[in-house]
Amino acid sequence: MEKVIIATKNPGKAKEFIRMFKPYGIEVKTLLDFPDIEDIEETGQTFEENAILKAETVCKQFNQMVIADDSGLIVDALDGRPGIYSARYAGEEKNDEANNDKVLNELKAVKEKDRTGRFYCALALAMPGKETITVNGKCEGTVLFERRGTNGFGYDPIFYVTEMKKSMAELSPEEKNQISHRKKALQKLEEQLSHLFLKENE
Ligand SMILES: O=c1nc[nH]c2c1ncn2[C@H]1C[C@H](O)[C@@H](COP(=O)(O)OP(=O)(O)OP(=O)(O)O)O1
Ligand SMILES: [Mg+2]
Repeated sequence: MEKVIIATKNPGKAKEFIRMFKPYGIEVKTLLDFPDIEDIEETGQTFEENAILKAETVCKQFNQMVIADDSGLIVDALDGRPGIYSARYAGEEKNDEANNDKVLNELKAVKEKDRTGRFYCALALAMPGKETITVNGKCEGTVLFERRGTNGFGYDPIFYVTEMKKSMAELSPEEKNQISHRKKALQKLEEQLSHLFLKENE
């Protein structure tokens, strides 16, 4: 694989993918490099369906290999919400601050032991003339009572990562990329496609 387009307009995701692909010497472009590409309506019922929708739409437009990421926060005490509606949980304008406030408010009366949840990431790889491949990754934790840390994006400040004993927003970009749902999904994709992911200097 020499180059890949990541079908995302989310600058936080874009940064993480660019960093994760560095060791492979694969050229990464995102939709932020192509501002004329129209928003793709996420009409699927699952993360996987939405990832496939985004990857295949952009693959057709560029006739090139495309990865799409559909991800979000699943909170057990909220019956899985915000889930696939994570980006627009507090309204159409996709405001991270308002989304975090809404989750914190809804969990106000919920005790620490019942605040479990996970980040979930579905990746779809669409290739011209080939079957689309999907993989997923999860990162387990709990929802904090208030924001902690300033790194990352989205729900990172309110999500405590059990494995790291820190909030996601307290992790450095390198640390987040070792344990995140996105990294775990990308690892699975790499396992399925090891012939396409050749690390430089190996
Ligand atoms: O690592 C993460 N750390 C914090 N929050 C995260 C993460 N990963 C996903 N999230 C949240 C952000 C957004 O509220 C939603 C993704 O929604 P999602 O539709 O997949 O992405 P998006 O609309 O922001 O950009 P795009 O569709 O162009 O890729 O979940
Ligand atoms: Mg989206």
